[in-house]
Amino acid sequence: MNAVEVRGLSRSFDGRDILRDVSFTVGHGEIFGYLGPNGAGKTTTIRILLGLLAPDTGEVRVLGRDLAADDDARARVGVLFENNGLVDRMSAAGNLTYYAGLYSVDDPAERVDELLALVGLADRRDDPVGTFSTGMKRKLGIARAILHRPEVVFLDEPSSGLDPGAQRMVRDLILELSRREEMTVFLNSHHLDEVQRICSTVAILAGGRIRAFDSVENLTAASGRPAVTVALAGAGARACETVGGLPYVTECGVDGDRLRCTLADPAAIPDLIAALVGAGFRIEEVRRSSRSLEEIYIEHVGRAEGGP
Ligand SMILES: Nc1ncnc2c1ncn2[C@@H]1O[C@H](COP(=O)(O)OP(=O)(O)OP(=O)(O)O)[C@@H](O)[C@H]1O
Repeated sequence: MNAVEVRGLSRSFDGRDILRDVSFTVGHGEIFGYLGPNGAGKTTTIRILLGLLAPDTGEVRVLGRDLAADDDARARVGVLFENNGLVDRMSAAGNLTYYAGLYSVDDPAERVDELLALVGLADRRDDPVGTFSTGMKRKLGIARAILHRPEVVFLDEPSSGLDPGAQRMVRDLILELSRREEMTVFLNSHHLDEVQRICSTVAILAGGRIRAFDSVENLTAASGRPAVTVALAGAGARACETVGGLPYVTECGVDGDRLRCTLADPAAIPDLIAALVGAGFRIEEVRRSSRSLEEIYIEHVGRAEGGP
């Protein structure tokens, strides 16, 4: 059984189809990245999974259950929406203790202390949340979402509005949670770099449909289209003229002193280097490169914008 299952899900608002026959699964213990442009329907999908919104057609399951109809299963799930769900005038510890009561956490005092330490806010435990930075509130929001030790946690844009340092803290925290608490993490995010670093699997939603659903490793693998980046000493403007016509070079581009080639065969890298050296180019560095998740995302979203 998967932690999350979405089958043939469709939902429209005011006659506009937002989700059209969306299907994907998330395995237990995975960190799953749900990607898509603004308004694609990511939050809508989470709301349907949580049982807060009914689908038009299709079926969703979390931990094998329909959360709309199952209070026990709902207690095994955590959620962080963008507003963090915190009360500004209460302290960090006060907020967590309040929610620990709501969730009937067995060991509230210990759990609150443990989580404040985990998110690095133990020394600010008695300060009102209203005095916290955006990043501190987000970390406390994550602590709130996982207080009751959920098996699956939904994090809707956990890094939005955070500076790079705070984004990194949140990223490390998610990895730590997944490792320490063995939680399945469902992450809605626009931060493709973050997703590439921490997610095992992703789905790309655009134009109402799932455009890609695979492991990050498979999606970004260089094996399908092996690519190489060559740093040249001096300008590389003519490099494409030299190697662009070679039979094993399928694509070629130059940006300043960087030459990037996609090859038909990874074994052709030494031939490419020999061709460049033979033509008088001096090479500083050669790196095999896989495609970034951003490139793949742009490709799929661009294609989706071209048609349904
Ligand atoms: N209750 C609602 N009534 C009408 N339209 C809605 C409702 N909820 C969502 N929508 C519309 O559905 C679309 C998808 O919204 P959703 O919030 O799911 O997108 P998203 O992918 O999470 O976007 P973002 O990345 O900007 O947060 C939007 O056009 C939104 O206006």
